[in-house]
Parts: sequence; C-alpha cells; structure tokens
Amino acid sequence: MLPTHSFLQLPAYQELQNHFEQLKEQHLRDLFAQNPHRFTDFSLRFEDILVDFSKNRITAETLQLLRQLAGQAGLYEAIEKMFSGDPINVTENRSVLHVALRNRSNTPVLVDGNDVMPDVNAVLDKMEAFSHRISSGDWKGYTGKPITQLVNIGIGGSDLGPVMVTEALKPYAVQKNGKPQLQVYFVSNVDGVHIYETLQKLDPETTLFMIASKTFTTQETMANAHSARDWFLSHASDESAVAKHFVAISTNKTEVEKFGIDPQNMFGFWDWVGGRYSLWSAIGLSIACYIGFDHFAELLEGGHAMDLHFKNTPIEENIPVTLALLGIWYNNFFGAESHAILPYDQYMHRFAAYFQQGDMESNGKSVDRNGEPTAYQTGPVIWGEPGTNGQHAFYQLIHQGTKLIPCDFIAPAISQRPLGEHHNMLLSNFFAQTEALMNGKSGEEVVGELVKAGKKEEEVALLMPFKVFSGNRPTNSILVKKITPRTLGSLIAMYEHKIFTQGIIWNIFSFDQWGVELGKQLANRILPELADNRPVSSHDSSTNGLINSYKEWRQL
Ligand SMILES: O=P(O)(O)OC[C@H]1O[C@H](O)[C@H](O)[C@@H](O)[C@@H]1O
Repeated sequence: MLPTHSFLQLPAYQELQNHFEQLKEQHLRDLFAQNPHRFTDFSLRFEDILVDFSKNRITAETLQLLRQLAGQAGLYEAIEKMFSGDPINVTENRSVLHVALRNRSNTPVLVDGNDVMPDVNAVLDKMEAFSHRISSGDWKGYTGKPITQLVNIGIGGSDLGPVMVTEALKPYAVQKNGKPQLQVYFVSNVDGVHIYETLQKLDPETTLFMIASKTFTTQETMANAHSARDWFLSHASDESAVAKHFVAISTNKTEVEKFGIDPQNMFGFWDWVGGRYSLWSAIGLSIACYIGFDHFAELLEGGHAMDLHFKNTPIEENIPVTLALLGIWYNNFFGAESHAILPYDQYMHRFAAYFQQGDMESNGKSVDRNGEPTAYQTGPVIWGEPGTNGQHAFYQLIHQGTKLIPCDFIAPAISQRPLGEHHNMLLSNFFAQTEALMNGKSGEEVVGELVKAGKKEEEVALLMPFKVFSGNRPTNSILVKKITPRTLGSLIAMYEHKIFTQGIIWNIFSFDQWGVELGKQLANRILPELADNRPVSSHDSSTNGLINSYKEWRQL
C-alpha cells in the first residue's frame, strides 16, 4: 500500500509558494546573466542522453525545495514499493511491474511471494522463437508462403506503443533485399474505415494478424478482429487456415480460445502490466518481429538501465525525478495547464501521441489517494508534433500567446538518414527555438531592427508591440547521441518514471483508469437503440435529438 499525504500541507509546498512569489517576475535572461555556469549546474547526462534543464525558471533553491517536496511525499519509499511488487495500484489491487518486463539483470521480483521473472523470460523466449520463425520464413501461411505483412489489431496501450516504436526504430527493421522484410500495419479505430483501408493493402496468403488486447473484450479490437477474420476466411475458406494467420496477445486465455485462436499461438502477460506500460511485454511482439528480437532486447535493456538510474541515483542527479519536479513547478505554481513534447526526429512522430495516453491516462485524476477531491491541479494536457512542422503551425502561441507552455525539445545528434545539410538545418531550428523562447526579443531590439531596415518612425511605432517576444518561456532540451533501440528504451522509461514521480507527489493513483469506463458503458447501452429506426426518448433532449437525427439520416 502507498501511504498518503496532503500535497498542499507538505512543508516544502508552503516554502515553494513563498519562493515562487520571489522568483515569478525574474527573467531567464537575467538568471543566465547572473550565473555563467547554468548549463553545467542544470544539466544531467545518462549514457548517450543529455538533459539540459537550465532554460527553466528555477534557481538552485527552487530545485532544493522541490526535492524536499519529493522527499516529504515519500517518493523513495514509493519507488521501492513499485520495484518490489507491492500492490500500489490500490483500486485494482495489483502490483505495477512493467519494470520486471525489462529486468535484464534477472534479479527476482516477487508478487505474492512468487518470482515473476521465470514467466517473463518464458514469454520473451517464445517471442524470440516466433520472431525468428517469421523472419526466417519458417512460419508459413495457408498456401505455403512466408509472412510479409503484419497487422496489429489493438487500441490504446495495445496499439500506441507498438506504433510509436516501430515508427521510431524503422531504420532498425529486419531487412530483405534492401527493404524492411515486413510491412507493419496498425488497426485501432472501430471506424470501419480503418480496417477497410488496411485490408485493401493486404494479401491474405502472406498476412499475419496479431490481435492485441490485455482484456480481449475491448469493443473496438474485437470488432476489428472479427472483420479481419471474416475477410481472411472469404479468401482462405478453410477455418483451419486461421491458426496460421492469427495470433493473440492477451492476459485472457478463455476469451482468446472463444475467438478461435489456438492457445499455442497466444502470447501472455499479466494483470500487473498496465495497458499504457505494456509495450515491453508480449504487446511488443509486432516490434520484435519488425526490428528483430535482438533489437527488441536492446530496447528492454535501455529501459532497464533507466530503471536502475531512477531507483539508485540520488535525487540531485536523478533525471526522471528532475523532470517530474520541473513539471510540478509549472503545473502547481505557475498554473501551466499543458506540456508540449516536441521531437526533432521525424521517425519519432508518434512519441507525443504515445505519452498522451501514458501521462493523461495515468495522472488525469481529481481524487487523491484518500478518496478526497484534490484541491490542486494534477496531470497536464500533453501534446506535440515533430519539429519543424510544429514551428509552422502552433509555435506562434508558444512564443507570443497568453499561456505558459513548458516544452520538451528532443533531438538526436546523429541522423538516421544523413542527407546534405538537412540535419544541420533541423538542429539549428532545435537550438534556435529554445534560445528564442528563453531570451525573447525586447522592444528596444525590435526598434533597432526596424530602424536598420529603413522603416519610418510611424511604422516603427505601429509594428513594435507586435514584434516583441516576452521570452522567459521554459524548455528542456533532451539531446540524444542517436536514437537507437537502447536510447529509445531509456527515453520511454524516463517519461514513465516522470509520470510515476508526479503521481506520487500529487498523492493520486497513477495506474488505474476509471475515467474511461462511463463512456464505454453508455455506448453499450446506446448500441442496441441504434438497431432500428424507432425514435428514442430515454435520454436528455440533446442526446435524444442527436440519436433521432442520426436515425433519420442514415440508411438502414
Ligand atoms: O488491451 P485492451 O484490454 O484491449 O485495452 C485497450 C485500452 O482500453 C482502455 O480504454 C484502457 O483505458 C486503456 O488503458 C487500454 O490500453
């Protein structure tokens, strides 16, 4: 069990409030001028990852108080509890052990007195053998051809991780004739368009469907899986062919069997793996097949290395904890409502989307661990797009809007696809943006520029206010030597532990997700009402009106 506390009553919280009053008007420009060592003082290295957090509105004192806050909230006891299999997911009475999935040191991890590592390793072995059978061509479809197309059908945590990682690690895909050996597709949305468009691209003889669902009851996934099966059987006709083209990834053997998938072709995991933390489990099977098992193992190793860092590194040098504390500083003191994740790496284009679930489903809570409403803000809105696309879309608001938006800029030093000046151009934008956000541009500078450009006095006066940048907008710069399976694994784990740390300090439960249930329940109630054309009157006037208009317009 996790102990609880009252966030607003922590002594460090009170001190931080006073400290905030002194610091809130200070400009980052001045903080840099006062301390020429800010970069050295406020940056941390972990293997090939450099985290520069010097462009934040903090001083050494801020960090010291924030660290006290973490200590008073019992962070280190909580970390210990998570790693040792304590059922810290209290409302579901489960342990939280995604760290065991990547526990490459193989030290025993006990749940109810049983070491989970032998089971974890057995599934990894099965995944390894399976991915080799696919890549060697030993696994054959119903007409004897090897598999060349792979479709992961899943949603939420059973989709976003595999999508994000297979995209981010595309350069590591197993190759054949100079091209990725497998084409991977992901179907998640219950909108029939998603499965329809995907099926158009597939050859039933060479396609393998992975039905990925922790519960194996998720409406979207089951609907897509059945449609895929119908499509497949419309070609293969023989039911026995299904075994060669459908595998399941789930914790629910009974439902997998009911669907008609041979349990031999099932890859299991456990209730102590949260959906949004499951890419490290069998849910990562599409990743292991696409990039090869050895690369998948490197991803796990990167995650594990970050776990050890998180667990064993003193708070002053602890990267996930530092990022979490900075987030709390903006969220709870500056009133920032969102946090942008901006990867300057096109292959990482789903990274922000992945952590929308990771962060918002974990910390989007308004009841504390005592069951009381939180009288303070918890998880931020997470959003972002890869640079430089974002620059030409929404950076205007980050630079000159009325909202404070702390941003994480992430970039690799070594490009996967060096091409002329492209990478220098990309990185010059990366460096320039954080510099601009920090320094801004003063009225004086604007006037100087306009005069130099030959503008008349009235024009200068007219334009000046619009061209001023207040600056003082905080950023973290995360520079990675190269995005490899290992560094990506570390980066993902870094954000996971940031989320964990914030949840502990906010005194909320980060590993349940009751907020997704109500909509599901109501949809299940409404679905049968849509079966005929009779008007409904059982809802409020808006919902009735919408359903009845839908019934009028659609063709049954
Ligand atoms: O893997 P499944 O059981 O199909 O669940 C898929 C998703 O469903 C729910 O909406 C949960 O909120 C997610 O956390 C989960 O990842």
